[in-house]
Amino acid sequence: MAQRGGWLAAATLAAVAALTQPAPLQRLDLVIYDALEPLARPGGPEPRSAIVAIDEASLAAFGRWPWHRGLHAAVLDRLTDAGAAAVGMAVLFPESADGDAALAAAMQRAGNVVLATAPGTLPGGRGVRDLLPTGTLAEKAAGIGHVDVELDADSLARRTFERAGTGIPAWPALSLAVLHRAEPDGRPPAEAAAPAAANAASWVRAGEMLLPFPGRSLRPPTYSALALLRDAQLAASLRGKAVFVGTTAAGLEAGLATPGSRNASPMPAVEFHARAFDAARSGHVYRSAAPATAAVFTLLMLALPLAVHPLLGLRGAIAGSAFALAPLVASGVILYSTRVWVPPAAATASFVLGHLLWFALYLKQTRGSLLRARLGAEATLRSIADAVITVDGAGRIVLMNEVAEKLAGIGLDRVQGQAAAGFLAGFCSAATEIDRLLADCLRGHGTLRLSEPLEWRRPDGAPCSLRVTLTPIGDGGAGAVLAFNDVTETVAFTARLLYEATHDPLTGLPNRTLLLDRLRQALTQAKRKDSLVALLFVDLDRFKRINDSLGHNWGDHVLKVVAQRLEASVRAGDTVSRWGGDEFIVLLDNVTERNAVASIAGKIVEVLDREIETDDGTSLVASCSIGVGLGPQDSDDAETLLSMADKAMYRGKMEGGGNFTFYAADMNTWSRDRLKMEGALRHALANREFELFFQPQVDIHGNRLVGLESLIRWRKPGAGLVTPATFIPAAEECGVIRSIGEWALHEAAEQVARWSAEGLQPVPLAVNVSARQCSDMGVVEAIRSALACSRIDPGLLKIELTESTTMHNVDFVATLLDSVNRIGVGVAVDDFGTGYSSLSYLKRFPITELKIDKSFVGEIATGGDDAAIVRGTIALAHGLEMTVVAEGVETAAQLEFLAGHHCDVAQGYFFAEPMPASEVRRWLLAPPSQLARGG
Ligand SMILES: Nc1nc2c(ncn2[C@@H]2O[C@H](COP(=O)(O)O[C@H]3[C@@H](O)[C@H](n4cnc5c(=O)[nH]c(N)nc54)O[C@@H]3COP(=O)(O)O)[C@@H](O)[C@H]2O)c(=O)[nH]1
Repeated sequence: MAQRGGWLAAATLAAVAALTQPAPLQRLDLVIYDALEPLARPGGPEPRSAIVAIDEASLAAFGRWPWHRGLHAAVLDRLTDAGAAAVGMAVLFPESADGDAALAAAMQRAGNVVLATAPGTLPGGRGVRDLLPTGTLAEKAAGIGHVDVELDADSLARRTFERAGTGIPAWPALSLAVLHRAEPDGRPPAEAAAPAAANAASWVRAGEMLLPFPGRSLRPPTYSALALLRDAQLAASLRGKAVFVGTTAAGLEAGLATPGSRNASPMPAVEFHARAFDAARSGHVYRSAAPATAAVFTLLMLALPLAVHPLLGLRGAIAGSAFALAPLVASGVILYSTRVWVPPAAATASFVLGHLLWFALYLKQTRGSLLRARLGAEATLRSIADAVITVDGAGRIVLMNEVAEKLAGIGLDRVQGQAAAGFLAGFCSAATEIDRLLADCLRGHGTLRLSEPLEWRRPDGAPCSLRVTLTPIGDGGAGAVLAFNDVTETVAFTARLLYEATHDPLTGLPNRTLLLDRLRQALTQAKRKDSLVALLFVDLDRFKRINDSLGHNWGDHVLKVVAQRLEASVRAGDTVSRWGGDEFIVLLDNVTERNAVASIAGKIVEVLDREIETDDGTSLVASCSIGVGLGPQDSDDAETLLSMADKAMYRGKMEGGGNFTFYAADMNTWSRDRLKMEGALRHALANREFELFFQPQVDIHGNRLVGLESLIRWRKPGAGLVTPATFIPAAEECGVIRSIGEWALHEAAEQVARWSAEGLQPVPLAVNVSARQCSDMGVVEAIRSALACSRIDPGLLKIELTESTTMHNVDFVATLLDSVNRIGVGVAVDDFGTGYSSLSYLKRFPITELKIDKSFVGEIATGGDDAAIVRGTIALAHGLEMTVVAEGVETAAQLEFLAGHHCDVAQGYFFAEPMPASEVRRWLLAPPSQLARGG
């Protein structure tokens, strides 16, 4: 504010100086006045004045100057005779001379002659005095008028004064005095006001009269005194005119330079007064404005830009420069409308001064803002964490902040002026790309960014990742700013997230997402190269049991070992991934032939079949089933190929597992049927469409009912009774067998309970349990649950497992059967003889009963191998203290053979076919003698 006040004071002083030292501005004002005045002047009436010139011709005719005053008297007489309205003698008669009496007499005759006075110098230069006509002449004059004319700063005559005189302005102007005589009803010359302190030694003026100077066409007519005296006719044209008599001859009259005479000869003083007369008569006289008015106008124009420009802004202020013409226009308008002359130069100069002052202030403020912006930018550069390098339009380093210096381990002073690209090449491999971007940036392509984070080597060799942004300065021509944002942590975090999103946390193997991505790429490549992609779907055969029985830590250990073994079995370029649970996918890329795939699949089966040990010395085997899909041969679609490999794996597993299986087209149909059947079976279960039939088991020697076997039937709506051979294998394949098996166990136990409740004496009831049910301990839980619900004696329940089920997974089955045995439920081995039982294993199992398969029983009566097998089986079972049941007994001969060889129990159509529960009641009531078929 203080600075601003200083500027204002300076401006005011300058304005005051302009007003108080006005010479240069006055000259300018006069030029403006001369230009404006003709525009403000209305076309005036014809001059009423005329001039009688004492010219060279008159001098030549009447002798040298000053003339004898009688000659003046002659001129006056001629004018009087002509009828002139008034005569102004623009000739001084301060001293007496010959002919004064004649002149006085002529003046008296005329009665309308005005004589002239002017300031004269007192002897010795002691002041001024009025050069008045001599007393004789003054006495006869109609009036006295001064002929004082003020010369302006440019030495031109534009003004005179209404009154002037020594000490007091006693004398009217000659023109006004003549006007008063010529037109007595016109305005009389103002009376002289006595000045407050009259100074007798100075010439004083009052009532400024600024005069117009019309062109030559309105010039008062001029007549030579000689011609006037010689030609009476000529004098007649002066009738009614105001005639001014004065010298015009060169040598007598220097003349007055006026705006109208600038390019011609000076104007004779007599003409000046004649024109003043015409101007005063027509009212075309101007006055200068009071100095105070001009000062206020000037100060207003000074204040205008200072007050208004801040509101307009820079562009408005520039446009506002046109206001500099305002004083000029205002002066012209005022002059035209009020005939007051307000000099505009000082006001214009003030406006320009104010304008410049505002610009100076504006520039100062702008400079201050720029300085502050620069300081702010420098502080920002110092405080931000980004490294910043500024380059010029040629890509040379201009500036580096401290972060950039640290990043490069080098100071700005050593690299200033270097090409940025060359400098960057020492720290990263993307310098060429940055250089290309920089060139684009400098060409005005706007802000650009390096697509990937820049890998930068710090001076100590440590790598870091930088996100590089190039921003042009202005449109780029002035240079650019390269900002390096350290994104090392973000990049590392992103990489970790990406790794976690694409890898299995337990094994570290690629997960589904990554596998699918690679598989798609591999298939695309294989199609192009005409090679093969092999997809191996690896499923561990016993993993669930390992997890359930040995715990998750063991399970995790097994999965890790499997992962390592799988990776060790393939090439580095191949992908081993964990698909989920105990499923792994191996992607063999760029394979040329099927045999090679078979070889690798075989190798995997073999390495996974090896024992896995833990730290405590425990070991187990996690064999696997592998399904193989070949792309693009089987399919070039990743998901489809995966599904094919899955089907192949499942088919292999159904066929016993522990091997690899290539996908074949029929697996699709098989799979679809399986899905359909699964749906139907689940529906049947929910819809209670299953029911149990029962087949009696008869003690051969006592001929009494000693047991029953439950056999499931599906009473399918619209299809009648469906036998288990039709749907049990499908139920086993799709896993629904677990639910069906649970239902059968519950239903069998409930049926025994119902028979007991009816007062019947129940016998042990055998329930078939499939191999799939024995893959975990679920069946034990189902037995417990069935017994708990029915509350029957566990001894009344038996389970039947096929020989192959018991032998498939001996250790686990032994554990499972032990659990069953501990509950008190019996165990029978079904279809004995069809498999390859190891006797030692049989001995380990808590088996209570062996059932000889009906395929051996059919031919026993005729002798041969079957008879021998049956005999051997009976002996073996008895040796292991098991009961022997012969299945499929259809004839008395068969029964007789079995009885003869000490078989314990017989079951078959010879006694009864499987029957509904309602019919079993008869068997439970019947005495032993009635048990034979048809009995
Ligand atoms: N998991 C489960 N499996 C079950 C269940 N119920 C039955 N099954 C299995 O289905 C197989 C076929 O049973 P089914 O069609 O009922 O056949 C049984 C008898 O009808 C038949 N049989 C009995 N006596 C004779 C005969 O003298 N001649 C002859 N040709 N067939 C005869 O044998 C089948 C019983 O055999 P087995 O089970 O080996 O004792 C059946 O084999 C079961 O595996 C179930 O609930 N769960």
